[in-house]
Amino acid sequence: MASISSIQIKIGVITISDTAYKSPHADKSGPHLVHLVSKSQYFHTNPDNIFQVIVPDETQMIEEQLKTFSDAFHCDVILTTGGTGFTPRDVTPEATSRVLDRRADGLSTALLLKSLESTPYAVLSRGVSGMRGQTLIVNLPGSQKAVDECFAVLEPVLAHAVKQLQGRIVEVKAEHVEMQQSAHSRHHLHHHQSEPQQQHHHGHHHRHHHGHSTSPSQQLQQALTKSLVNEAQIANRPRQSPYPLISVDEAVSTVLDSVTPLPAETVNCATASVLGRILASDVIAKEPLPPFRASVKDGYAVRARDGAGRRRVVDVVTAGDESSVVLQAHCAIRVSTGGPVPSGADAVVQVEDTKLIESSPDLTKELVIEVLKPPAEGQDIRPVGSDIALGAKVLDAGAKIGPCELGILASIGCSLVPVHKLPTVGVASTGNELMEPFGAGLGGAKIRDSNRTTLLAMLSSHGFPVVDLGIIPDKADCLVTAFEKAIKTCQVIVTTGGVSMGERDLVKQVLTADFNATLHFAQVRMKPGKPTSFATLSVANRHPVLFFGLPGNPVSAFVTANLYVIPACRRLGGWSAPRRSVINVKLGQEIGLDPRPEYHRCTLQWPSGIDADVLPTAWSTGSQASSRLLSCQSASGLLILPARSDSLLSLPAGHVTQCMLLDCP
Ligand SMILES: Nc1nc2c(c(=O)[nH]1)N[C@H]1C(S)=C(S)[C@@H](COP(=O)(O)OP(=O)(O)OC[C@H]3O[C@@H](n4cnc5c(N)ncnc54)[C@H](O)[C@@H]3O)O[C@H]1N2
Ligand code: MOO
Ligand SMILES: [Mg+2]
Repeated sequence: MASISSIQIKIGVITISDTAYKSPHADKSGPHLVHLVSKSQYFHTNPDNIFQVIVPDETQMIEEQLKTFSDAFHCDVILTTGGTGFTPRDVTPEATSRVLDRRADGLSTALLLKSLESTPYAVLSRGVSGMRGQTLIVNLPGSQKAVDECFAVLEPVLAHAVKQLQGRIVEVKAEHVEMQQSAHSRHHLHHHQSEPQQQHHHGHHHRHHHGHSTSPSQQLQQALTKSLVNEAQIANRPRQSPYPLISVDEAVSTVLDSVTPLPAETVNCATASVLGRILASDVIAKEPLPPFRASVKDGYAVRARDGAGRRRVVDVVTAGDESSVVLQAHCAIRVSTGGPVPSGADAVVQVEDTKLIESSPDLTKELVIEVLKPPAEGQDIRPVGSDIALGAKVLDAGAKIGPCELGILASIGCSLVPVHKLPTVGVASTGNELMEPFGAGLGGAKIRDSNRTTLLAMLSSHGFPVVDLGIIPDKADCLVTAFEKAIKTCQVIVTTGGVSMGERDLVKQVLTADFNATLHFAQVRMKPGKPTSFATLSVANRHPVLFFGLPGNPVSAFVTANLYVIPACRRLGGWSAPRRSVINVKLGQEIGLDPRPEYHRCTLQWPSGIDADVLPTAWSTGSQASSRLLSCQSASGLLILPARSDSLLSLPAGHVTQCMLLDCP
């Protein structure tokens, strides 16, 4: 049977053993598990998505490692090997139980039953299984043989379990059906695969066999980088924000001033990736258009100097044809719009300005026509290069490639163009309270992470490649680890949450203390979005990495992404005027003002008549609480409202004010 799932699984393998921790080469089961995982025919694991470490039989360290793989690395599955027996040091099941949200005892029972087939001592294995967030954790025994047997039981169900955990309902349902249908063949495969000799090795490379080459402390180091931030000393935090409160204009200018366009790359005009890109240099026509003298009308090619009067029709050229006949005096050649004008002719007379004098008896040929009006020289002929001259500049550097620009490039056969590279934008949500949005039900003080979904969609819809950086716990080490990884692939990193005055708001501290980033601002006079933070990180031989720490409130994240992130990404992509468009609108209703200048979500009613002086009318989307994402639903603009003052508490209906447009550039 072929692979039943194309799912990519991210796996953490933890060897739990005092012995292996002291002498990594003694660890056989960990590397063996990595090998089994990487060659699975049931699911795919990119070598970069297999993480392996060794920890000693210490409850605390086991717990920390499980949390790291689950919460910071977002592993789909964590497999542990070792520490499940009866000796006093065997604490794997206890440590695991402490991090699990939900148990999956069926899995451990199945493993036990399988192991019992080989040895009655299997009954002494105490391994547990269950879920932490969206990570499945399974304890396997320590011996390589037991690992083999247990993995054979797990392997066929892992992909399915992961999909259920991720809430991928449609795929899960389809697989239930497929599983029932193919139960027999899978049973066969599983026996086949459980043989210890790996004859079926597919030559996949897998990394993270750290056990052989690196020390255990280095392995732990790779799992989680320690932050320099002293997050425990909460009493030490400032009680007032130490950052100056700047205006939105100043903040936008600061962002744009610190960004220069990315270098150019050549893209193929035949691919969709060219649309919306900004040309990095002028485009010069290497072909003229039209490439031949083309007729503008359906009619007859003639010599103008023959004047009005009768002409013998000597040939015919329709579009796409060529005539080898050179037009002689008092002759005509029938031509079509867009077809070449034969040599010897210097004018085209449209069919409406002629009269048929004589045709062949079967009507298949026109023999003689009469030109009713004397033609002018050059009449209804598009000279070579009259639309686009050879060597002319057709598009300027800085032009955005839209449908017509692409058509212009097509019309001159320009297949490769230099455009500014696009920034890859990584989006992470920070917060211990966050759960994956589309997964299992809520519990405790958890909420679903909506910001990541909104921002990834927004950035993609603006044409930027995005990387989902997942949910990062409010823990300095986790932030450091996640940012280190993100910096490798992203030019822009956007986080939400953790930028205000809370004791777990650590984003700015991590950026400055651990990355030595330049924090340009961390407070803006605006509602929503006051704690918006912007930093740049210098990276050797690369464009600086931009870091936007957006506030966690969903509306604040949406508004500030529109104000700061989109323009910054556009400038990186080569836009010369990257700001969102602002127009005047008329308020449809009275709107109360906030103590801070407000970006008030509104719908716009566009004038339908022909009166050019009428402005669009703006209507509030209702309660503007920063947590109420419904206020952004159907919003096509942000009213830019002044701060409330004693003399100005609200703006009346009919008042003209500025509005930043959200659904156009
Ligand atoms: N003492 C002060 N407290 C707060 C201030 C202040 O000036 N002094 N500012 C307030 C303002 S304004 C905002 S905005 C928020 C911003 O807070 P953070 O950026 O630190 O964000 P969090 O505290 O992590 O979360 C705030 C809020 O948003 C919810 N949230 C967070 N992430 C998500 C997500 N991915 N999806 C959905 N909802 C999310 C979170 O649960 C909180 O309710 O701070 C005020 N406090
Ligand atoms: O600025 Mo916060 O964004 O009001 O809610
Ligand atoms: Mg906060």
